[in-house]
Amino acid sequence: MAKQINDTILRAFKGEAVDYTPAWYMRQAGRSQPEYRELKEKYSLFEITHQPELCAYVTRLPVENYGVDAAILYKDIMSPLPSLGVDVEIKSGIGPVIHNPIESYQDVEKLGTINPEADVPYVLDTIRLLTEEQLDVPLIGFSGAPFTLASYMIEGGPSKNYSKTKAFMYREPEAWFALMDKLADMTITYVEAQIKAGARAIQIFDSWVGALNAPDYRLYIKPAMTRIFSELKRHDVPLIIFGVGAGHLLTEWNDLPVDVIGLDWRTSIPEARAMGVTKVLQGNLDPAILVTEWDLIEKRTKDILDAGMVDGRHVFNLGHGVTPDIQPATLKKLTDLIHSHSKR
Ligand SMILES: Cc1c2[nH]c(c1CCC(=O)O)Cc1[nH]c(c(CCC(=O)O)c1C)Cc1[nH]c(c(CCC(=O)O)c1C)Cc1[nH]c(c(C)c1CCC(=O)O)C2
Repeated sequence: MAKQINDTILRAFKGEAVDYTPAWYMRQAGRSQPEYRELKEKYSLFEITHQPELCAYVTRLPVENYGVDAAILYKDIMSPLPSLGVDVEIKSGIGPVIHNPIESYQDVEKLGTINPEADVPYVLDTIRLLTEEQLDVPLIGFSGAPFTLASYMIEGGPSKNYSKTKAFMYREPEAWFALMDKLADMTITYVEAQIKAGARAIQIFDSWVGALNAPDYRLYIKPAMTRIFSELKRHDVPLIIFGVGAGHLLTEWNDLPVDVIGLDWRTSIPEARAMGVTKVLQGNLDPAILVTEWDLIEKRTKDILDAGMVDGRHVFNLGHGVTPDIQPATLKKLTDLIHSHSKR
C-alpha cells in the first residue's frame, strides 16, 4: 500500500490549480550534501544504488534537508546499460566512461534487452521501500533518452561536440535507427517497472540532444521519443522531458505526448510561451546564481515564480543540476522562498 503523501507537485505537473508553486532540484541527491560526500569516501555510485536501504537514505536526504516537494531516485542514467551488455564505469571527476563503445551495426545488434525484475531488482526494491514506507512526497523515476544514452555509448564517455555520434547517425542511418529502437524499448520497459514499483512521475533526460538542429531532431530522434511517450502515457503518470541548450527544440517537444517541458536557464518562461509552448513548464534558475549573494538569488527566483504564476502552469526547478559548490543552507532557504512567495 502506498503511503498518504503531499501530492501538490503531481497536481502541478498535470496543470491543475495548486496552493503554491512546488519545487524540486535536478541532481538534488548528490554532492552538495556533506552526508553524501562522506558516504562517497566509502562507496561508488553503483555500490550505493545496489543497497536499497542506503540508496533510499541518499534519495531522502534532500527532501529532509531542503524541504523539496518531490524526491528523485538516486541512480544514474547509465544504471540500466550494463543489462544491455554495456561496460560502463562512473569515474569521479569525469563522468560515465564506456569500455566497449558502439562502432558498427554489429555492435548495435549485439545489445541485449532489459528485464528489470531480474537485472535491476535493487532499483525496484529501493522504489518500493521509499514509496511504501518512507516518503511523504512523490518519488520521481527517470531514464536517459535514446540520443543522450547513445552519445555516451558511441563516444565512449563525455563529449563536447558529439562528432562521433553525429557521424554514426549521418553515415549509418539503419544502424542508428536500430540503436534508437533498442534504447526506446529499454526506456519503456525500465520506466514501466519504475512506475509499477511506485514512481509517481517520470522525467526523461535528453540532456545533450540540443546538439542537433530541429530538422535532424525531427528525422533522427522524434520517432523514438514519440513512441516512448505514447507508450508511457497509458500509465496516467506525469511525463517530463528535459534537455540542456534545447531552446530551438521546444516546439518539437511541445508536439510530444508529454505533460511537462523542462527549461534550462537560457530560455525564460515568457519566451517559451511566446514560442507557442503550451505544456506545463519546469525550471529554470541558473544553478550558477546559487553561488552568488542572496539578494540576487532572491530577485531571480521571484522573477521566475512571478512569470510562472501568470498562468499557474509551472513547477520550480533549476535550469540544470545542483553543482557541488552550492551550500545546503542556500537550497533550504531557496525552497522556503519559493513556497512563501508563491502562496496563493
Ligand atoms: C547526463 C546525465 C548523467 N546522469 C544524469 C544525467 C542527466 C541529467 C543531467 O543532464 O545532468 C542523471 C542523474 N545522475 C544522478 C542522478 C541522481 C538523482 C538526482 O538528480 O539527484 C540523476 C538524475 C546521480 C549522479 N551521477 C553522477 C554523479 C556524480 C558522481 C559522484 O557523486 O561521484 C551523481 C551524484 C555521475 C555522472 N553521471 C553523468 C554525468 C555527466 C556524471 C558526471 C558529472 C557529475 O559529476 O556531475 C551522466
